[in-house]
Amino acid sequence: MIPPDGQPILTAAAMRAAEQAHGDLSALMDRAGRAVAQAVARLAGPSPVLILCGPGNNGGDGYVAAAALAAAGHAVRLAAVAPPTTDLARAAAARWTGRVETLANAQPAPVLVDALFGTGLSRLLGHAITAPWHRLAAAAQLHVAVDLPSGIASDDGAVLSTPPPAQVTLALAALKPAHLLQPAARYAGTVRLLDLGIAAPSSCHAIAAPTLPEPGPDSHKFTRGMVAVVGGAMAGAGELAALAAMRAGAGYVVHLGDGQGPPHALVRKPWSPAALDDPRIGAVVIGPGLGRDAAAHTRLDAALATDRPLVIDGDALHLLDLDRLADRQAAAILTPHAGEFAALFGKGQGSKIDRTLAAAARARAIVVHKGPDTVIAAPDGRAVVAGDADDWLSTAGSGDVLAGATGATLASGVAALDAAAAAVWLHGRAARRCGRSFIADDLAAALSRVR
Ligand SMILES: NC(=O)C1=CN([C@@H]2O[C@H](COP(=O)(O)OP(=O)(O)OC[C@H]3O[C@@H](n4cnc5c(N)ncnc54)[C@H](O)[C@@H]3O)[C@@H](O)[C@H]2O)[C@@H](O)CC1
Ligand SMILES: Nc1ncnc2c1ncn2[C@@H]1O[C@H](COP(=O)(O)OP(=O)(O)O)[C@@H](O)[C@H]1O
Ligand SMILES: [K+]
Repeated sequence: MIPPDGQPILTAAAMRAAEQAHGDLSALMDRAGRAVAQAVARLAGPSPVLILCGPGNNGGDGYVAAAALAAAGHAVRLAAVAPPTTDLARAAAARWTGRVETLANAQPAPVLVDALFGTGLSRLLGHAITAPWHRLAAAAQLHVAVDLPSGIASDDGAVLSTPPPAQVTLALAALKPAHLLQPAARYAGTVRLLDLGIAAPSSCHAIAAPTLPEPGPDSHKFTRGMVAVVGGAMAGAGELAALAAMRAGAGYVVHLGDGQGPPHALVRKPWSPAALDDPRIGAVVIGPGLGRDAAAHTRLDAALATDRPLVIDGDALHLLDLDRLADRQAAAILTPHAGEFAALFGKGQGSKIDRTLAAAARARAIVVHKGPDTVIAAPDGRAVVAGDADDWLSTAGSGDVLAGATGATLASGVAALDAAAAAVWLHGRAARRCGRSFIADDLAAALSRVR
């Protein structure tokens, strides 16, 4: 059971192609079912197990798992919604020599395994399936989903039929977008990958702990990375970003705008376009608290005119002309939440991953599409997905903190996509350290401990 960090994410079609390329599908189902049985046995201990099987290959995995558990002496029962409809699933079902119960009449067990539908779900589940399944799940102590919680769309994370939440989802061979994207991901519980020994190539991966430069004996404040935060109408937001940049590891942070008070380590200068010409600046952060008036326009113009790497957030995203980015050589990272994303790029098509990739290609910049799931995409087609966010991050200023942290990672000299992903990771971890009902100031402070 492998944690999802850094693992490839495949659409249903890409997963099928990977299976076909592997060749022996029946051996693959055998490996999948046995791996599920092993994982369930570890999770269940001696508790009796009830496996629910669907008509396709997800159900096939369920039959193999049931047979393997029974062979190992584990108390296991099986209920099916319909007879198997694929050759693979029929062969798998033939290996289960026990009774096949109907879903409607099945009695609960402490451990319930959902092998109803996986990547092949194509429509709503009928009441004849959902009603008994919810009844059995409510009576179970542990609910484990095979590959995906049934009822959700693998590629975009849409919920077609609301499943009873699983505590654990065992992803087969690779992660699927729905393991990380909302609204589906909330039904998956803890996601663990089962390695089936097949190559699962993808340009899209789950987020992982970053490797960031550490200071050494030759370091000084400017080698650590210098960040300039452009202030604006709401000084507090810019200051929060500046604080986050310091806490995320920048060696020198300057806030260009009004404002005073602690922290004393923050260098404060009045706004002037010339201040951005300092060649030591590794990243300019613009947007938090910028405002949307003429002065804000002027400041964004000046930032876009520099040759410095940029983090563009908040109000600056509302003022931004995307075509201005095309002429720039230095990296740019855009950090829109859902509303800012829609205003900049429109509704778009496909999953949040597809839409963010299209936006990155359009902007020729890294796009960090924030929310309870965050997709980070590059114009070259690579993407990183952070699921499992702490919902307490839904607090004013948490986006300002992310923008500042992104400034620090970008100024540290790592490549822009890695810098963006590193900041999202630090931000997410910092939130976990803060407990409940934290405020953005706490979040910024916690970045030091995570870093
Ligand atoms: N990824 C891998 O490497 C492997 C995948 N396998 C399994 O294969 C699964 C995919 O199998 P399938 O493509 O057969 O798809 P599923 O088993 O997910 O479901 C497809 C079947 O369900 C029916 N169906 C779809 N939606 C329905 C609905 N709303 N109500 C009633 N019936 C519905 C379809 O007509 C079809 O018969 C994966 O999720 C995984 O569990 C494993 O067997 C082998 C290894
Ligand atoms: N459940 C959630 N709802 C809203 N934001 C969330 C949630 N979980 C995590 N987040 C994160 O919180 C941050 C909110 O950013 P943003 O909306 O820009 O806030 P602000 O503008 O107040 O600074 C983003 O990094 C987002 O990914
Ligand atoms: K399932």
